[in-house]
Amino acid sequence: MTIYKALTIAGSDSGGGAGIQADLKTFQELKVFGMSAITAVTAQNTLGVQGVYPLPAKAVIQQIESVGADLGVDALKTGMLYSAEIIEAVAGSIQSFGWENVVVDPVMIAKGGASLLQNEAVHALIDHLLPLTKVVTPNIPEAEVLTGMSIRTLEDQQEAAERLAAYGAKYVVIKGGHSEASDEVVDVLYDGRTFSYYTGYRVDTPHTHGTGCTFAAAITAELAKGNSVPDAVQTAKKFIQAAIEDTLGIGGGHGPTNHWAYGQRLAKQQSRVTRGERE
Ligand SMILES: Nc1ncnc2c1ncn2[C@@H]1O[C@H](COP(=O)(O)OP(=O)(O)OP(=O)(O)O)[C@@H](O)[C@H]1O
Ligand SMILES: Cc1ncc(CO)c(N)n1
Repeated sequence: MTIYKALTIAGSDSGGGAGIQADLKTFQELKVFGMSAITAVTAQNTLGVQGVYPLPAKAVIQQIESVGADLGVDALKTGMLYSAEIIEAVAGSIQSFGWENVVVDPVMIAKGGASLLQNEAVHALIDHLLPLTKVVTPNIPEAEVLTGMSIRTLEDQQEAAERLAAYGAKYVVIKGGHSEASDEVVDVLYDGRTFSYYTGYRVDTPHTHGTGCTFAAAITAELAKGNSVPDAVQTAKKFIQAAIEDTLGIGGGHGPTNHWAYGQRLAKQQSRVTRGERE
């Protein structure tokens, strides 16, 4: 049996719904061996971020090198990178290992408003990381910061995707979670030539903590298994839709999504097929 391996380079969320914790849970659910390089430790729960403690860039590089030199990496994702120094260090490591399955979730601000990326680090992300990126997955406010344009319509999402592709990202997904549309959520994928649309119905829930991390981690896991970017985005969309719909309802604020939901649905479908075959 081939073991596919994915690395997340991101911040720790003590509450378990976002960051490294969401990524590893998602990798595990999608049958990929998960590894991590932690960039910062946050004290965080469903109510907000109570503390942010970045690690020295040297510690981040060392974790990446330990993993890369021994276990190997089929795909990686970045999440909270916090500073220009960490971004440059991560970009240097990606280049020296020659990794190509690179998913960049340009995390900037937590749901409660706490900053997870210093303002002056945005340029480092554009200059150093986007040229090495296979898939970048901004939400609408992040895409606005990266492109300098305001995004209100689907056409704006498309234009922002074109601008981000011009920075060097091979594929761009502009996620629609923050759009004003009330009945559906449309994620736009741009491959440098054409657009594809991934549409789900909008779940009316406060429990969306870590949706972006989970979605990008699912794309990464699918790329690690050798799937194409459009197929990986399709699976990620199903994974996050199930995780939001089958809510856990825990915590007093914006609760985490349900990382078990997608696997539970697949298992149910499977057992229906098996029962059908027996009958
Ligand atoms: N209420 C919702 N109902 C259905 N799908 C949603 C909802 N909110 C977000 N999504 C989906 O979840 C994924 C993440 O989108 P979103 O725009 O919320 O990311 P994000 O803001 O980066 O998340 P976070 O910062 O909480 O990690 C996308 O695929 C999006 O379509
Ligand atoms: C550590 C961490 N990464 C990313 C996010 C964005 O959801 C968060 N809230 N916390």
